Amino acid sequence: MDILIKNATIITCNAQNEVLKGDIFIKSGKIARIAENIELSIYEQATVKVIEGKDLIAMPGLINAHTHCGQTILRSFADDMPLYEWLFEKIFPAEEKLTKEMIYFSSLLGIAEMLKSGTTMFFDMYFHEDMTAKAVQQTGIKAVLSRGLQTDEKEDVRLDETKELFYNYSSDRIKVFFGPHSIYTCSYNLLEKVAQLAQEFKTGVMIHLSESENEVNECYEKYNISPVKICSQAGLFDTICIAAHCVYVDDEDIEILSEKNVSCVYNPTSNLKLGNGFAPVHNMIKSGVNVAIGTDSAASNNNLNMLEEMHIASLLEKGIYRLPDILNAQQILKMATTNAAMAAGIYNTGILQEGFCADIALLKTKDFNMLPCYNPVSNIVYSSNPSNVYATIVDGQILYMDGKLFTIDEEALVREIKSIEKFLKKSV
Ligand SMILES: CSC[C@H]1O[C@@H](n2cnc3c(O)ncnc32)[C@H](O)[C@@H]1O
Ligand SMILES: [Zn+2]
Repeated sequence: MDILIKNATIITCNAQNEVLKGDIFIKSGKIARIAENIELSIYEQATVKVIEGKDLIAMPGLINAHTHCGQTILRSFADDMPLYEWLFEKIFPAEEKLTKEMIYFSSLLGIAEMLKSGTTMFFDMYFHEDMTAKAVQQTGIKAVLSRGLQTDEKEDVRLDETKELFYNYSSDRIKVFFGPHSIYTCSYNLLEKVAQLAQEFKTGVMIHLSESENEVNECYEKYNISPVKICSQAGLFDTICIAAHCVYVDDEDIEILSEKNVSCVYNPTSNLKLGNGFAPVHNMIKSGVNVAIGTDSAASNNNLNMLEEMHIASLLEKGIYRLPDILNAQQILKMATTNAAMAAGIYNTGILQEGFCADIALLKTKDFNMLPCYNPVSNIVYSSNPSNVYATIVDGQILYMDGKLFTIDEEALVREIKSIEKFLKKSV
């Protein structure tokens, strides 16, 4: 269905950071026109859905540049411990119990939360990733998906699953990347193999990189160089590369990330919650590194709310550097939209511009926490929450509007999640 959004406040996130007041005409999934007082033909008046936008902000849909959607079922399963204890003693053992069906419903749960908080695309790394892909197809959200890769007896099985994911699910709305988990769970040979395969498949890679001090110290002990240099030497930076975290990176590492056009994903809440500290995002941006924002999983955040993540992302860096003017609201919003799209080599979304995909979040401006509004971008980054989201639109399809999801049976999903929770409480 084509849509005409009338009289909205339009945050474009374009190069000029334009904020307009006017109409957005969406035709066949694309932004056909942005102008004042768009008139519909008689035929269009009968077929186009009109949304009165005088009390709405239209902005590019948010892009969660790093998460593990299938892990949403482990929200609050393991908290208040450091990364390695969390991962090796709690999460990995629990994940052994997760079935394909559980990952499917867990993915639906994560997607439901993301749609309700204005997210239109997410970048993901997990296992049974075909189940996440199935949930993405069913719900209409967009995703860059990867099957997490590690070095063990199932290394080749995971690589084959990645290729199957690539052949079976690649589409306009789904891109498939290779997903080496990290340099501490992947051998150097596997990293090299993944770099070659990514080139062969003409796709990208995503990896957890320099997330913890442990990771970096162990890397120096094993290889005598940093995780960033290991990835560079293995060839991972010779294709599109999305590096999640980049917390413990030094100036030489940052120079390499910039020179090799590696995109970093800043996951402030996860980095703080797991006690890993904070990424030197301000320094990376100054050095020309493209930085996006991610929530990581609901098991290390514990939500998938990109509105909150933007707020924390900005305040943390301001506080750490004691520079209140860095990572300003407009910059943060671009990190959570167009920067993320570019990180994945996607250039037709992330900006509200004619010809771009109609991936749009509509936020209410008359809620108390959004009043008054001297600066709509500030209100989005520093004041908004998911209750302000009126609608989430992907490729011109309304997936969520006025409290209702159109592609997910919420009551059935809650029943399934409660049943899985009951099983896991007994068996893990
Ligand atoms: C092999 S699939 C992906 C794998 O990554 C795990 N994971 C989730 N969050 C993090 C994190 O912050 N650092 C490292 N690994 C993480 C997840 O549990 C899966 O096992
Ligand atoms: Zn992660």
